[in-house]
Amino acid sequence: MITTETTPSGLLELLEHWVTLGWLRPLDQALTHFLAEQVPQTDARVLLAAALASHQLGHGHVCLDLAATLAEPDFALSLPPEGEDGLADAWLPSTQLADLNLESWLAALADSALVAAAGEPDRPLVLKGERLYLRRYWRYEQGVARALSTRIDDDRTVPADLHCWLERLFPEPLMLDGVRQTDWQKLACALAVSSGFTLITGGPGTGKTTTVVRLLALLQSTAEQPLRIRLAAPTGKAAARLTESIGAQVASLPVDERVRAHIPAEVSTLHRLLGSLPGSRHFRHHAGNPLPLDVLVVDEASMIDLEMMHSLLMALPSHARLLMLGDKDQLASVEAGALLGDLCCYAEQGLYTPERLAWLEQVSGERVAHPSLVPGEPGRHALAQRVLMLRYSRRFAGGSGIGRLAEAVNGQQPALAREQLQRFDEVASVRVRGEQDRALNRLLHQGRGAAAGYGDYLTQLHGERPATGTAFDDTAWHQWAGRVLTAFDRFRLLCAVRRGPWGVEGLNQRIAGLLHRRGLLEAEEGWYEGRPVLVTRNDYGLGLMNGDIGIALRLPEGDGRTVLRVAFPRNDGSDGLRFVLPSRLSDVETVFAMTVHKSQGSEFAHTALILPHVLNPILTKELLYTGITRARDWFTLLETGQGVFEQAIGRRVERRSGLLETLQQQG
Ligand SMILES: Nc1ncnc2c1ncn2[C@@H]1O[C@H](COP(=O)(O)OP(=O)(O)OP(=O)(O)O)[C@@H](O)[C@H]1O
Repeated sequence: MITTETTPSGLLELLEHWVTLGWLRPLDQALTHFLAEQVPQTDARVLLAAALASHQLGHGHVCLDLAATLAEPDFALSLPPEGEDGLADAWLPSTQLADLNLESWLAALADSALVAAAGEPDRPLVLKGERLYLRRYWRYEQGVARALSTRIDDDRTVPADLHCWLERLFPEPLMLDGVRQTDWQKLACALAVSSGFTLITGGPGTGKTTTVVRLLALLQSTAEQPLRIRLAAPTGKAAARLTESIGAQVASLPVDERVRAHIPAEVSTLHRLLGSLPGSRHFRHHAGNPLPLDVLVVDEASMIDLEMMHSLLMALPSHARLLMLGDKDQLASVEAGALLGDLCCYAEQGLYTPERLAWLEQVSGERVAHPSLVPGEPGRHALAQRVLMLRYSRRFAGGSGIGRLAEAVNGQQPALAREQLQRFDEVASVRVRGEQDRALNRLLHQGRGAAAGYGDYLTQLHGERPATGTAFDDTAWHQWAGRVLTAFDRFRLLCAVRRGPWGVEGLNQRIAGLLHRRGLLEAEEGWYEGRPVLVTRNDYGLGLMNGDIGIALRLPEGDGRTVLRVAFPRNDGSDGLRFVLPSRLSDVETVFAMTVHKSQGSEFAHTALILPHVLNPILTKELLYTGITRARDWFTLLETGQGVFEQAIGRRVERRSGLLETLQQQG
């Protein structure tokens, strides 16, 4: 047990044990060793806090909340999922930290030469109130708060005829059952015109893209010179999806051809926009070499972590407008930070000041009304004046089961969610009994009803292959490969976890085996035709990004032989493909099943989500919501254990960060 008497070497021994148990990362241990060497005889409680603060980053927390750690010590490490036996009680943080109290822990930290109080000169750790940071993350949080706070204050002059523009761009009043509804899109557009920084949040199909395209048309039409507009998203997949929907929207804009031509159709990844430098965490664009643009739109902002946001804000010229779009209820980024969630924490309540409300109503002709709205105060709620939540989904309009299910899960209503699963045809729950369950195998192969399974893309692959003898440069091969890739996106199995019988790894093996046994795949291991693969690390040489998905296909060589090549969409808005030899791909994995985390930014006609048989810390309502909203037309819940779905709905992701507090202090 850690006490005031514990020596640094005693603490390091404990860490060693935690690493052996797999509860702490070797990375966290190494950092603590380094600090112990820097300042010998450091209080063991300081070293403990450093190890835990480093470990929190792996859980997405920007800092260690000392009070929260003492309240629930076992959350501070990566303990095995509930239900797994053999936890060594004596080593549990709840036992080891039992003698610590907050005051003495804080005092030890405040006394340490390793720890700076906020604002003090460089030391490896920073203590702010009850939060301990590794300096780098402290710097990111401060930098982001400072940059945002300047942008939040950036009022823009609106065109004198803004009202007319809004009327023209949003001509149809939003009616539901014959009753006129508040058009939040129109309001979002007005809000965004009046500010250098705007955040538009909303669930699937609430019209985020449509709003932004119309806003860009307005900005471009009323600008003295054509604006340099850039569009970006965190992943290649998300960028490709936005490219597709922007293209369709721009074509239907009621504006001059000249204006339309100045709205970009291409969406790049944030890494590409900032100019990644291979082998480095730095970018070509930064404060000293800002991005050459006037307006930046960033979609799928829930996936942006603190470090990326910092890089982005540093590289953004001060005159540029920043527009961020995303769904605040989705899972946060894999890396530390929960930016969108933090910045949108009052989006439901609005917190608009009376002046803001009056202006919005006057300029838009809309009545800003919703039961969840709460009035805000000038000065105190500056951020809220830049945030707008779209509240009506056109995708899930009226009676859509997917929309209703997602709503019940998001609202943490397990009984209602279960009811929706039973009530609507487009959603379903299937009980899975064992790894070779027939219903599961049938679903994976054939889908359910009109909803596709993996048989679909394999039918396309085998049934529509161009005739033998067709030359490789014939467009028929490209078109066929494109259709196979599209068909593959009609169905996807999502998992909550990587390991265990219901994790990505085991399921990928079993699905390949199943499809092989059914004669649809030529092999179940190694490289085989039809193998879908996910890129797990950016490869700038090949132009492939982490998250890109390709399929191995047998294609002709010049001499009449065939060779396997992996077809990847170009993800640049063109229908183009690139073909890569498997031997050139080092960081890829089979992707019949993928984690919900990896699926963010993607959408599949039929999405199935398989839950593990026991509750796991990763299972939260955010994970379920993100999984469900990946489905466009059908959703199937695969349940391997009883009650896990309901329990997961009851749990939320909580991410520790001081961003809002810092922002408020700077505001
Ligand atoms: N004001 C509008 N009038 C008519 N149709 C609209 C309007 N706004 C959005 N739509 C339609 O609703 C659908 C969803 O809109 P959009 O793609 O803009 O939403 P989104 O929030 O960006 O969706 P996603 O969650 O997929 O990113 C599209 O088919 C779009 O054409």
